Amino acid sequence: MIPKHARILVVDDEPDVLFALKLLLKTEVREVVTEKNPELLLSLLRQQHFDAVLLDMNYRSGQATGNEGFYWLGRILEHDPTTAVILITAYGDVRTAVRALKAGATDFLLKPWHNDQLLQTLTTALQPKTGSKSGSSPKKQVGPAAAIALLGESDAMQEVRAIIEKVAPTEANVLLLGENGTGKELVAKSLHEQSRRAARPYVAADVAALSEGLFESELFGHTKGAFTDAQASRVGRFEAATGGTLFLDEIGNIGLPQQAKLLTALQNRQVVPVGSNVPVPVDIRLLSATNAPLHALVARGTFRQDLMYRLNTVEITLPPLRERADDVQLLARHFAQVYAARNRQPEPEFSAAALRKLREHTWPGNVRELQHAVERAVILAVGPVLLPADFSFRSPESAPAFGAAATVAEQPLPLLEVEKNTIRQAIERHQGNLTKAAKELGLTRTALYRRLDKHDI
Ligand SMILES: Nc1ncnc2c1ncn2[C@@H]1O[C@H](COP(=O)(O)OP(=O)(O)OP(=O)(O)O)[C@@H](O)[C@H]1O
Repeated sequence: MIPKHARILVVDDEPDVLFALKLLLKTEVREVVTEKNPELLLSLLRQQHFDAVLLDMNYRSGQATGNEGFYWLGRILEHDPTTAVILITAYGDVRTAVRALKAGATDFLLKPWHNDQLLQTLTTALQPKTGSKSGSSPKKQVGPAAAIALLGESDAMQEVRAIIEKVAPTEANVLLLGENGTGKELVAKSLHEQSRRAARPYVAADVAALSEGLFESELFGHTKGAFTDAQASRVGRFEAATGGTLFLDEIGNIGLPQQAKLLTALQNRQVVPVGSNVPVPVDIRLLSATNAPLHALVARGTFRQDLMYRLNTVEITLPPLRERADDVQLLARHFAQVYAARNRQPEPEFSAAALRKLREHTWPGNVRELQHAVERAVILAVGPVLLPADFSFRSPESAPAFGAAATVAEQPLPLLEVEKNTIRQAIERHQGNLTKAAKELGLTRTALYRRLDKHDI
């Protein structure tokens, strides 16, 4: 049975699909939220924790590449790698489904689905994970603001944690600086969790993604009829965060007009929704982040100094991963454990050479890049030990030293051909139904997925 307390988000552009899934699931779980616009997915995830997301792969009629689905899958897992994402894809599109599993989806459903099968898939996806060491299994978020632990034993990370501990209980605005993927958003969540506002909302907004027009209505809200598409009034992020924390990400990318509006709101501690002339008082603690060199932007005149002083009562700079190589091993093992548990695989070991390779890489994408590299390795690895060949990086200094083993594996041995044909025929016999094909072949679904990947079926 699906856990009764579960919260499910369904994203699909077909209203009929949304209606049918809502009808089916609303008696099974605590909450079902449906959304037809995938652009709103991240803001929904930031406002509320969802245990699982049912995600359609294609959003534009006539398009069946699934690329949009992959994009959104990546964004969901970036936001919280422990979210169970079940992709909904066109019947028979096995290739896309396998690619989706490799990209981190928990499972997939083929349209049209059988309700029993859908409920079973959700039940499995939401089962507590097993196979990881006790006490350190990946934590599901327990509320909208629950954060994944900020790991790292390097001096730099210990210092960051010490500042967080000191600053979190205060009302100070905090500006988080650092390259992409260094953990700024994770720090923002930790600050909120350790603050006196922890029981109140944590609301995040990626302000760089907001066009100039949207900026005001998104942050300050709007009244019904304020502009053509405003069919109902809407509360802005400031108001939604009342009593809690507002996290503004990519703050360095907003233009001067938006900066002026933000500064006015912060100075007056009130916002005026678009289309209204009645100010709404707001009580928020402001956290913001950027990977831009904000001080240099101020010096250049593209970022207002007075706004920066409002934002950076305390500044925390997250060091790039290449400057804390000591943390690489610890993080790699952590992610291996998380992804092994998610894929219901035993936790792999790392060979000494693989660890050396990870340590020597320069990690331009920082912890996020490491996380994805380990996830890929865990899914695609053939044995219980991760080898250097399981990690391939684009940068020349860490080009994979595959050597002979890979060459042998790539040769189409007759035995491999037999296996490939057998699998292909089983799938054809069952018209793309992998569960049935796996059963006939005497394999688990996961074992079948691995073989599909191995043979590029
Ligand atoms: N110290 C850490 N311990 C555990 N996980 C981490 C750590 N730092 C980052 N991560 C993970 O790496 C991923 C990227 O982190 P996060 O989104 O916080 O980075 P960011 O600096 O906000 O990135 P961006 O600037 O691109 O928005 C997340 O999945 C996060 O959970």
